[in-house]
Parts: sequence; structure tokens; C-alpha cells
Amino acid sequence: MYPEANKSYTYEDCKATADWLLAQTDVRPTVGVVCGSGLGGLADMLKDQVAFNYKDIPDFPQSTVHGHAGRLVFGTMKGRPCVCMQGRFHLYEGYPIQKITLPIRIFKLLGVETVILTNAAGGLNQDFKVGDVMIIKDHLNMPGFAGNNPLSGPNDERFGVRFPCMSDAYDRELQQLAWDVGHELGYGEFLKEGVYCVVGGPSFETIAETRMLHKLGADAVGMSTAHEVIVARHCGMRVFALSLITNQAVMDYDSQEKANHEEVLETGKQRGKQLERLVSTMVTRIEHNNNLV
Ligand SMILES: O=P(O)(O)O[C@@H]1C[C@H](O)[C@@H](CO)O1
Ligand code: HPA
Repeated sequence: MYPEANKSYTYEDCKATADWLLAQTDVRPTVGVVCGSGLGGLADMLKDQVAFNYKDIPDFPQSTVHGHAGRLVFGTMKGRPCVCMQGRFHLYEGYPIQKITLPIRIFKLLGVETVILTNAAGGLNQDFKVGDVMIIKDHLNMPGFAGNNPLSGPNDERFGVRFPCMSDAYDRELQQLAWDVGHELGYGEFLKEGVYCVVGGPSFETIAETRMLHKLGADAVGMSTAHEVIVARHCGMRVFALSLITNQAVMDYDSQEKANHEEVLETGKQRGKQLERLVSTMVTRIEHNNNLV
């Protein structure tokens, strides 16, 4: 399908990259963050940064999308050691799904226990507004239904089991923590929860497609995150994920709205600071070994 589709990234390949990174920083991250489109400001919050451009990291893909800086940043967030992907990879960039999710396995081998993912998404739920932040409670994996799952291919038990459970993919305690922190920060009005649906992109959805996804039970649609979540859960990390509703997915033939990446980035700019505060406050309450304080 893609030029590198047959290349597998073995445990040893991932370990070599993780060891290469660990040799160059004293930070031993227990929390890993993946920043969505236009949401890379979270990485800038890290103190005592050690940053790597993706192009300098062995075996790492390159960011090709505007709004994804392409840096892996180590540092501390209010004292907690973290690693942050300032820019993620998407299927539509032409990478095989195993390469898109490679950094998640590297997180695991760096010592990460909890993964926090953010993304930009189109709102399908008619109660959602642009600028809402959706706590993801579950996902629909459209490429997965078509056989494009990041765990396809040989399974290495050192990462996880052949048939991992996904009914508990999104950690319920972390969802509750987000509600608690969100309310403390006064974000109750724009905090929502729902089901995220991943599609392949890069074309935005047709009206018939958005209607179908809505009927299937999706509250928001995007082009990432679910693949990373599957890989993180496979190797036993705890997962929390948020969608910023950057646009309303068009569901009406009379609508003049047209989805576009500029609007996605603009909404990220407007809500970015609050999203950063929400995530960074959550991070201060996640203790080593996955406990909450
Ligand atoms: O990386 P995320 O999922 O935040 O990026 C979304 C999906 C597309 O890459 C892009 C569309 O504007 O934003
Ligand atoms: O409307 C959308 N559809 C798919 N992906 C997206 N990412 C941001 N907005 C959207």
C-alpha cells in the first residue's frame, strides 16, 4: 500500500531509539503527551527542556502537516518528568500505521506510564459548539474496520498480548480527574464528553459521511488518536484523550460552511491556553505508578 508498508519496527528497533534518547537526557518521563493540530503549545510549557527534532531521531517519521512542529520535547511539567510530541503523524501523510504509532512504543520503553493525547476534531454532536473540549470516553476506528490496525502483523509479547481488550481503553479515573480539574478551573461550560471517530483523511467528510458517523454514535470526527490509543493500551499504558472541537462537521445540504485546516488551527489558538492549563493541572495530579493524588 505504502512504500514502507512491509517494514516492521521490532522491539529491538524501538529499544535502540529509546536508549539513544535516554543517553542524551536525564529526564525519566512517566507521562507522555501527544499534541494535536495547532495544540503544540503544551510542549512549550515544559521546564528544563531537552528537545530533539524528529529528523535527528533514529527511525522517527517526519512531520509534514502545518501545525505540527516535529519536535520531541523532554522536561518537567510542574515538577513531573514528561515527554511531549509536538506534532504527530497521520495515515494520510503516507506512513504505514505501524510507523505512525512507533513513538508510542518508544514512550513505553522510555518509562512512560500514562499517555495523554489531544486532537482537533469536527463536531458531530448537535449539542457541541466550536471551542468545546470533549473528554474522549470511547472511539470508532474506521480504518480498523477495513483491516488497517496498528497491531496487525506479528505480535511481540514483550509489548502485549495478541488480542488486547479495548472496552477499557480510556481510563475512567483520568476522565473523572478531567471533569474535576475542568470544573475547578471554571471550564464547565465548554467541557463535554463523547465518542471520537477516526477516519483516514485527508479529505474532510461528505455530508452523507458525517450523517452516517453521527448515526453510528460518534460525537466528533478526526484523523488520529485511536491508533495511538490502541498501541498504548496494548503495551499497558494508561490513556487519557481530549478533542478540541475546532469546527462543526457539515451535516446539512443547505449549509454554507466548509471544513478547512485554517479554521482548525485558529480554534486551537483561541482555546489552546485553557487546554494547556487543563492538561498541565491534570499532570500534577498523576503520581508515579499511575496513582492519582
Ligand atoms: O493531529 P490532529 O488529529 O489534531 O489533526 C487534525 C486532523 C487533521 O490532521 C487536521 C485537519 O485539520 O487536524
Ligand atoms: O471535521 C473534521 N473532520 C476530520 N478531521 C478533523 N480534524 C479537525 N476537524 C476535522
